[in-house]
Amino acid sequence: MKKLLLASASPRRRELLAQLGLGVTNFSFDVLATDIDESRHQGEAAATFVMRLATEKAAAGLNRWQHPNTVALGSDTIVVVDDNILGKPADAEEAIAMLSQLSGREHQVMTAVAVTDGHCTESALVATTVTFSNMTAAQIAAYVASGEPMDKAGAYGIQGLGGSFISRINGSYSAVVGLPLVETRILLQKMQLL
Ligand SMILES: Cc1cn([C@H]2C[C@H](O)[C@@H](COP(=O)(O)OP(=O)(O)OP(=O)(O)O)O2)c(=O)[nH]c1=O
Repeated sequence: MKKLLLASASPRRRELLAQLGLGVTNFSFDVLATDIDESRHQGEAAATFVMRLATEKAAAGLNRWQHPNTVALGSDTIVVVDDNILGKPADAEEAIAMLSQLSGREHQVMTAVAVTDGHCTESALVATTVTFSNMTAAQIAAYVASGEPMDKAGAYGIQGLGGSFISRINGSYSAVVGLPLVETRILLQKMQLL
């Protein structure tokens, strides 16, 4: 029987994957964090970059896992604003700078998901437009002090305190949180896991 390996350290991705009901439908999944180089190649477009990272996470997970009949899933989320790509902030100062850039305007969240069994690799990219309301400097400082921004692309979590600053989204909520559920379901169906 095939096994699914979630190549991710993200608790959000684990919860989202559980929403596909894998346990209920015969297939449970295991989780293994990967540690790939997440730096961007010179001149690499945002969409290419996020797809490459998702694919590399899936491949690295499969490589480390070394169990037969496994399909590994990797995912990556970035925030794109103007021509900048925002990943996870390195420190509070960078989180403040990111939120100041996002305040009062639209940006894109790109999430890629990739699955591989070592022979066949399938992937999908989802772009969602997110609109932030205006945040005052005091609101940004208080939000950063909450700690929530630190492990999240663009320094916010739509599913947490950050959600109260988001006036609109156009696209996939689950993709913003870290794993697009519809696209993931389709990929798992292609790999005969669902
Ligand atoms: C925009 C946004 C991002 N995020 C998260 C999703 C991702 O976990 C994180 C972006 O970092 P990623 O590098 O995509 O993922 P990760 O390091 O958390 O986990 P792994 O590589 O092991 O799979 O930001 C939210 O939780 N909420 C949001 O609203």
